[in-house]
Order: sequence, then C-alpha cells, then structure tokens
Amino acid sequence: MDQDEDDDSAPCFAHLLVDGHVVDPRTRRDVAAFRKAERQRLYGLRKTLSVSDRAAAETSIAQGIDDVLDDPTGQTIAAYWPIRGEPDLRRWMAQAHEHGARIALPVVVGRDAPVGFHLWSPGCAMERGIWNIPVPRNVMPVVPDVVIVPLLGVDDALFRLGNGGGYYDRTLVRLPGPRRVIGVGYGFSRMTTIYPMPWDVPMDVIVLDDGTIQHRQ
Ligand SMILES: Nc1nc2c(c(=O)[nH]1)N(C=O)[C@@H](CNc1ccc(C(=O)N[C@@H](CCC(=O)O)C(=O)O)cc1)CN2
Ligand SMILES: Nc1ncnc2c1ncn2[C@@H]1O[C@H](COP(=O)(O)OP(=O)(O)OP(=O)(O)O)[C@@H](O)[C@H]1O
Repeated sequence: MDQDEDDDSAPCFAHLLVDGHVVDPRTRRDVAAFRKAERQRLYGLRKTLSVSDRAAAETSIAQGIDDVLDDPTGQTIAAYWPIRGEPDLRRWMAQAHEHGARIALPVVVGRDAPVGFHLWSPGCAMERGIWNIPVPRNVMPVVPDVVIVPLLGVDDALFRLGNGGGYYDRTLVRLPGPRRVIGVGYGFSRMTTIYPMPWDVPMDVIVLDDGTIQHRQ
C-alpha cells in the first residue's frame, strides 16, 4: 500500500506541499528521477568538450549576451563563478565591469534558502562558500536587474535544468522589481521538456554556444 495516498489515519497534507505548492508525491518522485538521469547525461556531455571547444563557446556566448543586453553600463548583473564545466564568463564579467556594470555572484546562504547576490570585481578576494563554490570575501549584497544563469539543460518553454538544489527558482520568485533572466549554456543542453513543476521559473531568453538566441514566447 502506498502511504502517500492511502493512509487515511494521517489528516495532515503538509507532505504534499513544496514551498507552498501542492504537488502529487508520485509525480514529484518520477520527475526528480528523470531530472537526475538527465543531469548525469548532460554532465557527461560537458566532459567531452575540449579546451578549444570551451574557448570558442565562451567567445560565442559572450557575444550573444552583448547582443541581448545592449549597454551594460549602470546595470547590476548577477553572473556566476563557473563550476562543473559551465561556460566560463569571467572575461566577459571583467569587461562588463570595466564598462560600468556592477557584477555580482550568487552566494548560497542556507540549504533551502534563496541565494544572495554579492558584488564582485576583477581580482577581488574570494573564499570558498557552501558546496565549495568561490564567493567574494567582502559581503556587499545587491539586488540584480539582470541574472545570468548557467543552464545544464533547457526545454522548449525555456524552463531550466540546473544542479538540482532549486536555488535559482527559490531566488527568482522572490526578487523584487523587474528583472531579466538570461540562461547560458551549450547547444547540446536542449531538451523537449523538463516536466515543469509549480516552482520552476522559466528564463526570459537563452544564449547558447551554437549561436542560438531564443526569447520566451
Ligand atoms: N556556478 C554556479 N554557481 C552557483 C549555482 C550554479 O548553478 N552555478 N547555483 C545555482 O543554483 C547555486 C549553487 N547550486 C548548487 C546546487 C546543487 C548542488 C549539488 O551539489 N547538488 C547535489 C544534488 C542535489 C540533489 O539532487 O538533491 C549534487 O549534485 O550532488 C551544488 C550547487 C549558487 N551558485
Ligand atoms: N521553491 C522551490 N523552488 C525550487 N525547488 C524547490 C523549492 N522548494 C523546494 N524545492 C526542492 O528543491 C529541488 C529542486 O529541484 P530542481 O530540479 O528544480 O533544481 P534545479 O533548478 O535544477 O537546481 P538549481 O537552481 O540549484 O541549479 C526539488 O527537489 C524541489 O522539491
């Protein structure tokens, strides 16, 4: 017997809630298993990229972001410090900083909490944060106008598959004011669907290394 559906001695439905969203437990389990397998497949594809593939991808993605952003001057832009074979945009970040953008990095502050965004500048002191991800040592929190998110997978409706912590989804729903979410990744990241769940937040536009620039319909 399945405890989730058939235990009528349990009047509490809290186990069906994910961050306030009602979710069927069996669906949640199936989707989590699907995403886990897809993550492994996509991490594997990233590992096949050569140094020159990566360099070319970074140039192409940087160009695509410039096309999408227009003038970064005066904008507060959250980018990221690359992990797990993500495109390395640090050169683009330094250039945008030089052109007058404020650049911030995501900082995990707690397991199920939204991430914070802390100002970064080229060469600033860094330290290892949660998950061992480098973060700026000096804590200067900001609210970004633009969030550049690394995508592991992306589906036709621009829902993102990430590393599986749910951090960006939790963060983006809570960001005050208008913000633009730009997903960046490799051409092989495309999927038909990630089976979006109520908490998934679609991106506004994606920039892939194969030259794809796709805006959400
Ligand atoms: N470069 C970069 N920085 C980032 C993010 C990112 O995706 N890329 N994040 C964007 O969110 C946050 C970190 N997100 C992370 C999410 C999960 C795991 C992780 O290790 N997950 C487990 C599996 C979790 C699960 O399936 O329950 C693992 O892979 O072992 C690490 C970092 C903040 N900083
Ligand atoms: N508000 C929320 N937003 C996102 N995920 C949440 C939320 N609350 C709880 N979760 C849980 O966190 C996990 C997030 O999984 P999901 O596949 O969405 O991660 P992801 O978007 O790939 O990760 P990340 O953004 O860290 O790269 C799920 O198991 C989900 O149940």
